[in-house]
Amino acid sequence: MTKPLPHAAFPRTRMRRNRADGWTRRLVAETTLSVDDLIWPVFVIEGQNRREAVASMPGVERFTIDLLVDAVGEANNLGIPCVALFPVVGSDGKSEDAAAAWDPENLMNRAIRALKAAIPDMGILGDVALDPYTTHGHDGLMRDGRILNDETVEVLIRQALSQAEAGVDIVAPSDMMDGRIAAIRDALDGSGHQLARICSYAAKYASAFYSPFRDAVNSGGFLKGDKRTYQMDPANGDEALREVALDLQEGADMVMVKPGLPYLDIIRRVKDGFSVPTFAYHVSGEYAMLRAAALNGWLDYDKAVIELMTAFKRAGTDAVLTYTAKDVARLLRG
Ligand SMILES: NCc1[nH]cc(CCC(=O)O)c1CC(=O)O
Ligand SMILES: [Mg+2]
Repeated sequence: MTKPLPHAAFPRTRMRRNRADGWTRRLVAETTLSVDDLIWPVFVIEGQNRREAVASMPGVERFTIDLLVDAVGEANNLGIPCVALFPVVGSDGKSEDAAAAWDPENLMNRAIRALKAAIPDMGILGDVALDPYTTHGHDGLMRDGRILNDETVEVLIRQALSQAEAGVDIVAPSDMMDGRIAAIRDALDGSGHQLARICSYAAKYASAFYSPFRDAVNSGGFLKGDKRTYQMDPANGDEALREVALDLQEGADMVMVKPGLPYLDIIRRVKDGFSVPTFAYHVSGEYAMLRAAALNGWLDYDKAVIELMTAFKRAGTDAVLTYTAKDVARLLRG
């Protein structure tokens, strides 16, 4: 901190001078939000030429692959650099051993191939976790009511490799098992996928804000218990830094904090502590709150969403996964 200059206080100093006109406000703005800061999460369903609304996420739809290609094409035209794919898996794709997770022909891998063929310059981030594929809805394999760590990692490797084979650009393990980043990095490198990036959901909290997502992917009804034995306790901040440090040592190219808004302090600490690409996930429950208030006329969606995204940037986020991405991109175009 610099020392205040003599006589620099009011009335000589008037903070409002720089706010007096639009052009000065633009000159002194510290944070700039751009379309390059957005990742759009999308839900994929089986079938042809169908789209479904998600009741708890007004404005969000699930798409069959053919319509997804169109929707992602629009996002590409808007300048959004990357999409995050989440498959909606029916009961026939769920099992104790989550075997469908690494099936080269599963919905996820077919969607990756279709998108890469149609829109090669769009980045694709693939979620790596078992929750769409397990009968109990957990992100890992379960035995005697416990989520197994090392056995799950073996399966996550296969899932990540199947996505890389399909052409995914970024694999994003969202499962919170220990040691999975190193295991996946070694497997990718050992099979010719040295350029496949890993975005680690490094600090993922056991949050109440995921429930609309679990509706959207139809895993909520299946989930037994909660995820507190692997996802983080919202009370902890230092622990997030340890998680990030480990995932970086293990080879993560980017790290993610999730959810977003209640954890802006974590984003700031991660960015200051490690100076690495740091993403935030503005999750389904945060989106639902915003939409619900806007639909009631209680706040202005357009203004609120720009303020929120700017806050993410100010906190140190390099990119935000947000269901609002297309809206934000359009608003930024003016
Ligand atoms: N691997 C699970 C996963 N991947 C993305 C989300 C939530 C995303 C959102 O709420 O928008 C979750 C939820 C969970 O942990 O149950
Ligand atoms: Mg970890």
